Amino acid sequence: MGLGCLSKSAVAVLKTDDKLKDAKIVFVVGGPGSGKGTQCEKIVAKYGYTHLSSGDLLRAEVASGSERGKQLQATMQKGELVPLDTVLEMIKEAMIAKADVSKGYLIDGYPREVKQGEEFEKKIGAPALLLYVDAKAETMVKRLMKRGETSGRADDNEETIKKRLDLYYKATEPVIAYYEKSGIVRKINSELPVDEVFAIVEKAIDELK
Ligand SMILES: Nc1nc2c(ncn2[C@@H]2O[C@H](COP(=O)(O)OP(=O)(O)OP(=O)(O)O)[C@@H](O)[C@H]2O)c(=O)[nH]1
Ligand SMILES: O=c1ccn([C@@H]2O[C@H](COP(=O)(O)OP(=O)(O)O)[C@@H](O)[C@H]2O)c(=O)[nH]1
Ligand SMILES: [Mg+2]
Repeated sequence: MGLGCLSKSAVAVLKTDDKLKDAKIVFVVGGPGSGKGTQCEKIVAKYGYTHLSSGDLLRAEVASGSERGKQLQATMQKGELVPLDTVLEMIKEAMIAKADVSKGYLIDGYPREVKQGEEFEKKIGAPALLLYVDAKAETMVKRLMKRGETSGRADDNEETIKKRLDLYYKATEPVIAYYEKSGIVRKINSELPVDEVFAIVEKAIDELK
């Protein structure tokens, strides 16, 4: 069937979705402060991927001062998860905005729970790789407390860090087991110095080509 029977706007929606159909998608999953953002920055510099941090997108919405941002801020300050559809819509919009120039997408800090992964696949597509950035809880807490001295992030304080960690182990770790089945998980030991961690990351990305 051709597209002739559809309205112009319906065709436009189909075409936008089409743009993401063959996109190379990398999920970057790991606990709070494990080093996801740090490694993503290095991947962008070497491979020119588009970096989309779900947390950064949410913080940008908060900074805009919008009504939606105010609600998000309250949730994030408590270290809880914002509604799944909100994050997915933001990621999708940001992906479409870069569709013509992007060599691939790093989706950092997402999915936070198995359901988010399932919804992403339904609405956007399947990931080719999942980088599992792994550090000990003790290491993550130490890094976040240090980062909190300068980050200005409302959630980099002892109480919220503890909640974020608990939620990570409860809701996000199952995401890794879920994708193990499809063979796309690469575990990265992020206890090492940044450049040594990146050497492992590079191998995983190079395998994708
Ligand atoms: N030693 C060491 N420190 C690191 C490494 N990666 C990150 N750090 C430090 O840990 C802190 C947290 O790193 P981020 O990259 O912001 O962590 P993240 O996983 O993006 O954290 P969220 O934004 O909270 O999700 C930073 O201030 C870094 O200086 C690493 O591989 N080795
Ligand atoms: O898909 C997401 C990503 C982030 N967040 C919220 O944003 C905060 C910060 O997320 P980020 O990935 O920046 O930091 P992390 O918690 O990994 O240190 C989280 O605690 C959540 O409140 C969320 O609800 N859903
Ligand atoms: Mg980050």
